[in-house]
Amino acid sequence: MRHGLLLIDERGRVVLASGRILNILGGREGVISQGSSLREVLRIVRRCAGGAWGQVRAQMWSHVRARLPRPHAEHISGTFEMTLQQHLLEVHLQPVTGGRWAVAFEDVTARRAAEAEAEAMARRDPLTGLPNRLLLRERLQEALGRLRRSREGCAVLLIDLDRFKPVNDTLGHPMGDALLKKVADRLRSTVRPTDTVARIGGDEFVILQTGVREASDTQALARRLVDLVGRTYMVDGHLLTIGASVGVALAPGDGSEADTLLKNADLALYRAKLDGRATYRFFEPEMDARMQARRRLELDMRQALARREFQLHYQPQLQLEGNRLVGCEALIRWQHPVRGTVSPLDFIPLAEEIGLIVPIGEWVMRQACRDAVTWPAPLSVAVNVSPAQFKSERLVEMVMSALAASGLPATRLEVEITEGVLLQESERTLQTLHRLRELGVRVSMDDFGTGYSSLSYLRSFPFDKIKIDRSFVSDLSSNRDGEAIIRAIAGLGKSLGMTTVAEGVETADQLERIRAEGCTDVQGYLISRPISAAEVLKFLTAAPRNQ
Ligand SMILES: Nc1nc2c(ncn2[C@@H]2O[C@@H]3COP(=O)(O)O[C@H]4[C@@H](O)[C@H](n5cnc6c(=O)[nH]c(N)nc65)O[C@@H]4COP(=O)(O)O[C@H]3[C@H]2O)c(=O)[nH]1
Repeated sequence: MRHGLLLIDERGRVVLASGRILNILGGREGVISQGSSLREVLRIVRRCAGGAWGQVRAQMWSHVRARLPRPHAEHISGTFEMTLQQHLLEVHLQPVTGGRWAVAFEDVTARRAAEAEAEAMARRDPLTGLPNRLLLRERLQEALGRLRRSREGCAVLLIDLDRFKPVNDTLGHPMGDALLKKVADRLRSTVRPTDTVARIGGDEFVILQTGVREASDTQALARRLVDLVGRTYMVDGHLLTIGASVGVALAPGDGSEADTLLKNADLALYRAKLDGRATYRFFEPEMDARMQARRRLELDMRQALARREFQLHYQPQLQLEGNRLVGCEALIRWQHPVRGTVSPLDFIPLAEEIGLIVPIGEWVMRQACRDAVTWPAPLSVAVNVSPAQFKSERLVEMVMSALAASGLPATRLEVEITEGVLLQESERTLQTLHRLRELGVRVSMDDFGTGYSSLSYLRSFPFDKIKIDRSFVSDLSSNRDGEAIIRAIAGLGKSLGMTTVAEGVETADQLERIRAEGCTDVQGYLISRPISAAEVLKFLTAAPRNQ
């Protein structure tokens, strides 16, 4: 029985005593029963408490005294806890009618132990047993408190696993879980007992390093982490390799609040990932400034569509045989009321990263089709389509809808993709490209020659056009390799039945050499800079070029 009850009358006599819990109070020292006086009860409890009496008395009186306006027990009400014979008893005092009062006991030892366990579990990651975000935060706050008192520095190392997602996706979650446990073991093995290793997200870990005297202490740990996590794992018969990117913030230099340190470690981690992953970076104040600038750009960009700040400019493309204009490439321009003209090179990468390229790209596609339908047939329009747009399921439907809404025949639309598009989920991407081709849309490979494996991509999809990157064209004047490369690509295009366009042609000399090397088309400032939609019609209908 976990409960017990004493009813005490106005003269301090026990008039009712029930419940086996009273045995705990009395134990071998005596029995609390009907007729015992309060004094007797206290004496029994005192004997039962033995050496712990001082503590028991303190527990009782801290509650009772605080509530005693007069030395009358009937005024006492409320609850307190006391520990007797390893039992934690919750004691409720309650005045009842006739000047009597009731004392109810409950043995809460097991309940409190369960509560304590649940509380401890609420601070642990169930998979690895490591502290979770909550406990990490508490430990970090403790460390920062010590820092204020003793000037003992600490460091937050935020670790993100590189290439963990493919393991989880392709080999399944049990394998991913097993791998995470191994990572946790390795992290634990490389820190001191006073440091904390926590898991705060799917594949995100944090190490709180304490007792840091110099940044080099933390640098050594960061280097060790990158090396250790990057070593091969054997999980269930599979050899797996992942990596670690680490962002580091030091206290007090990079902040003396938990939130600031975690945020700054995150900024440093972002940098480490941008710098190619499998590396560590220490926080620098410029990272914060850069991130804020990025956030402002993001906000502005989100509004730009609604505020109609985007425009399309078009750059004509010339077919060398017969000096005939064959179409234009659509190039986005952003006219911001305060920033002025923002180059696509400054906002397209961010738009891709945050997925905003999908609505922006849709606007470009629809506008380009609407403009191109006003040009004389068979002039075509080329639209850049980003890798992130290929991830969106709707790309083909969106293109069909843009064509249908504008009335532009599919054969007058061309999509330009870069190697980045083919790098991702190639099967699905190839399917999308084939579906576009089935519609009649042409597909060209942009920036050819700048990526790692441009040649192999030519085998994977029958492109209509190869656009030779302008760096090879600008090399023409200075270096003979440029000429050889252009000749090779032009030859390749010819034998594969593809058009070859040299980009960035600025001088008559470049044009002649390109013609001599066998390219079929050119695009560049020599023909025309990108011009506004209004200027395009005039340009397209003007007399044929005579370069
Ligand atoms: N030095 C030199 N440059 C020349 C010459 N001729 C053309 N250019 C520039 O070269 C870039 C050609 O576009 P890109 O390679 O597709 O490279 C584009 C493309 O990757 C991206 N971009 C532009 N518009 C869009 C768009 O609507 N959607 C997507 N996804 N990306 C776009 O931004 C990049 C830069 O665009 P822009 O700044 O407009 O820069 C354009 C164009 O203005 C020349 O003779 N000399």
